[in-house]
Formats: sequence, structure tokens, C-alpha cells
Amino acid sequence: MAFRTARNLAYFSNYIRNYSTNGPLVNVTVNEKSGFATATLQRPSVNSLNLELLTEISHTLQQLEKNKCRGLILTSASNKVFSAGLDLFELHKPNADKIKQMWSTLQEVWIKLYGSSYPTVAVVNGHAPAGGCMLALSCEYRVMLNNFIIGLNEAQIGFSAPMWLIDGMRNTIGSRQAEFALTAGTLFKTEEALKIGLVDEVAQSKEEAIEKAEKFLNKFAKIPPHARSMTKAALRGANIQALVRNKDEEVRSYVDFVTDSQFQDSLGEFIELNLKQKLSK
Ligand SMILES: CC/C=C\C/C=C\C/C=C\CC/C=C/CC(=O)SCCNC(=O)CCNC(=O)[C@H](O)C(C)(C)COP(=O)(O)OP(=O)(O)OC[C@H]1O[C@@H](n2cnc3c(N)ncnc32)[C@H](O)[C@@H]1OP(=O)(O)O
Repeated sequence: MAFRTARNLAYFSNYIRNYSTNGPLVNVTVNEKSGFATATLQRPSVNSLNLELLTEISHTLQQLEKNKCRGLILTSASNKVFSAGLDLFELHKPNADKIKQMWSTLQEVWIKLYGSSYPTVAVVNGHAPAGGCMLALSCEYRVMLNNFIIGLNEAQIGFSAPMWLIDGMRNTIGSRQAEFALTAGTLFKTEEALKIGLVDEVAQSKEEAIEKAEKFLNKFAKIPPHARSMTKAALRGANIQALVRNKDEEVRSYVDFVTDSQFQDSLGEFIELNLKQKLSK
């Protein structure tokens, strides 16, 4: 049964309503004509990825897969920030159990989005540093609005991106550009990102970006979905399998790393320098 049928749509809306306790952090709509879903991240003010938002993204992706989604557009309700990446305030002086769940859910999001059977586009309508860039990279195509930044700036914060994310970056912009970008933790302006292939198209407005995203998704209208998804799995499968194999070990080392006092000190400094306003509240 296709996801676009009215019955499945109603089921999905109910699911989202019931799942969220404080109102959904991800708003999902489906275009009944095209069958394309739009998932809009709406955790104020910058869609920083805390456990609740990551869990909701993960459940949304699971439902889309189950309902044989025909294509996904991932975007943000904010007109300034696509996602600011991991919630740095939740990583500062953290509860180890929560951090463990957070990392494990982040891995799930990558597995489900990078490995989705349906085609995916990120409409990057705001800044997308670190985890924000990760979400965009997990999609197959990226349309970005002008005057924002995108990139994996982990090195600037004092750590390295995990192998699966490095691999995703390499797959998108090639080894040499990935090495330059990751070792310096570069955040690219929209036009620079277009030049190195980190984004595929630039748009002047969100409406134009959505049109471009739909045009990309429509390319697959006449391709048998199982052939498309088998080909995608062949291309992306090794990345996903390697992550699945190392999942628990990676969670353990991430928790050790984040709870270490040295990392906590440098995170405190990063927050102090970059997110001062909030810290002083
Ligand atoms: C730390 C992890 C350790 C180990 C991990 C190891 C591997 C992980 C590898 C890969 C997986 C992917 C994960 C990546 C890690 C991350 O994502 S770390 C997060 C990195 N994020 C950033 O560096 C972004 C920091 N923020 C900014 O640069 C700007 O805020 C931004 C450009 C997004 C927007 O700028 P602007 O519009 O001017 O807004 P403000 O700066 O004024 O911010 C608005 C309010 O939002 C709060 N805020 C911003 N970013 C975050 C955040 N990441 N977490 C929580 N809160 C954030 C900010 O404090 C403001 O709050 P206020 O309005 O003052 O209350």
C-alpha cells in the first residue's frame, strides 16, 4: 500500500500526534498528488539535535519507510538555521546514560536516512554546521539557500567526525576536498559549498528550493522503485554495514570521550566563545 493513500496518511498523522508529548518536533506533510513527504524540523530556535529531536526524526524515518514513501524533502521551520548540530548544552556536564542514548539515536538516524530505500533531498534553508551538515549529507541531493554556512566543523570544536560521516563526506565531495575540509573543520558559504559539490543547487527562496527538490525527486518517476533502492543499497551498503558492526563500540568510546574532563573544559570554552548569550542566562 502506498504511503500516499488517504488511509495511510491519516494513520501517519495520528502516529505523529500520539508520539509527541509537547507537540511534534518534526512536522510531516504529504503531497497527495506526488506522494512526496516533507519533514520539517521545528525545534526552536535552531533545531539543535537533542535526544528528543533525534528520536522523533528516527521514528519519522521509520514510518516513512514502512509506508513506502515515494520521496522525502527534509527542511527546517526556521528561516535562519537548518540545524545547529548536536545540542551543545546537553553535551556539557552531561548525564552519561542520556549521552549514550543520544549517540545511539544519532547513529540510527544516519542508518535510516543515508540507507533509506526512497529518494531524499535536503532543502537547506539556513545554517547547517556539524550535525546539521550530517543531516544534509545523509540525503541524496542538497538544495541550499544563499548566505548561509554548511560544513563539518568538528575539528574546530576539538574532535574528529566518525568514520561513517567522513565516508559520507568523501562520497559527496571526493577524497582530496574532504581531507582539506575535515582537517580544518571548514564551514563553507553557500556559493563555496556549490563549487566543491557539497551542495548540488542554490536557490533564492524556499519555494524555489522546494521546486528544485521536487524536480530531483521526479527524475525517478519512471524508474522501478526496487531497482532504484537496490542500486542505492549497493552504493551505500558498505558504509551502513561498517557502522552497524561498530555501533556499540563507537557509542562506548563517544561516551568516554564526551564525559572526559579535558573535552568538557574545551566544550565549555567553545560555548563561552560562540554561544555566550545563552550561557550567561
Ligand atoms: C561535541 C561532540 C563530541 C564528540 C562527537 C564526536 C563525533 C561527532 C561527529 C559527527 C556526528 C555529527 C555530530 C556533530 C557534532 C555537533 O553537531 S557539535 C555542534 C556544533 N554546532 C556548532 O558549532 C554550531 C554553533 N552555533 C552557531 O554557530 C550559530 O548559533 C548558528 C550559525 C547555528 C546560528 O547563528 P545565529 O543565527 O547568529 O544564532 P545564535 O548564535 O544567536 O544562536 C541562537 C540560539 O541558539 C543557541 N544555539 C546555537 N547553536 C546551538 C547548539 N549547537 N546547541 C545548543 N544551542 C545552540 C544559541 O545559544 C542561541 O540561544 P539563545 O537564543 O541565546 O537562547
